Amino acid sequence: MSFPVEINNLGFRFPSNSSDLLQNINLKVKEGEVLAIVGLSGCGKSTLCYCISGIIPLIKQGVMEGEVLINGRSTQELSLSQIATNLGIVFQNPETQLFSPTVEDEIAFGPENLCFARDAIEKRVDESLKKVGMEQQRYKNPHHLSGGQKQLIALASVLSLNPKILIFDEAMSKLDPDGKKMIKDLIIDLKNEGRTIIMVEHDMANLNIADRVKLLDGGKLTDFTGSL
Ligand SMILES: Nc1ncnc2c1ncn2[C@@H]1O[C@H](COP(=O)(O)OP(=O)(O)OP(=O)(O)O)[C@@H](O)[C@H]1O
Repeated sequence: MSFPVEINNLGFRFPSNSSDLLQNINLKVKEGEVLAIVGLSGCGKSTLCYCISGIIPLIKQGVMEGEVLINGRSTQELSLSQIATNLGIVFQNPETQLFSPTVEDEIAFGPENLCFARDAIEKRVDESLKKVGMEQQRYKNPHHLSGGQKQLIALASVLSLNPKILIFDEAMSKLDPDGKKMIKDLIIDLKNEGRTIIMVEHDMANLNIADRVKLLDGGKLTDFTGSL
């Protein structure tokens, strides 16, 4: 049986570091599962997200051991655009993924890059903006929006590619309580559509939507027992 996400004996070390940040990590995430990852600041949660999404080793350098399989295929044999049609990641800091002059252009960028037809792009932009409640911001410059709105636009730009796997790296951190509730409801909707969600969270109040919670500590991934 192939899993949407499967990690086998993953280890990782940044070139400038002498010790491994991630050590012998094994994980299988099922279709339609919401898996949360918790851990203290700096323990390597974002780095693990980079490994799952192929950013490591395709963009960020380091010594990687083991393998990450997306729908049964190793990230090392896929291109980033092949990964992007299956897996979307919303980064902790939305600034790093916003670069277009308008919100509309930002959300259209992914489908445009994959050469979708104009009307299909338009439909994806409409639907994605609606899902995150940002229709009013369509013609604004994303860089002029609040931190929470930027997170929502970054999420909409990921949703526009309709990925079956989504990674949320503390993607609710800049949102107000209403925004957090909207994203939690959206994650539940995405799960009910059969999508696989991996969410890195520091806010314990957001863990109630997870089917399973894992703790990253000392480079290892273990079952979370309720305290950090
Ligand atoms: N390019 C890099 N080169 C060397 N060390 C790095 C690099 N990027 C991150 N690190 C270090 O790796 C460690 C893990 O970083 P990472 O961002 O993955 O942790 P995190 O658990 O997501 O932290 P937080 O909860 O604060 O976001 C940190 O000590 C960080 O300083």
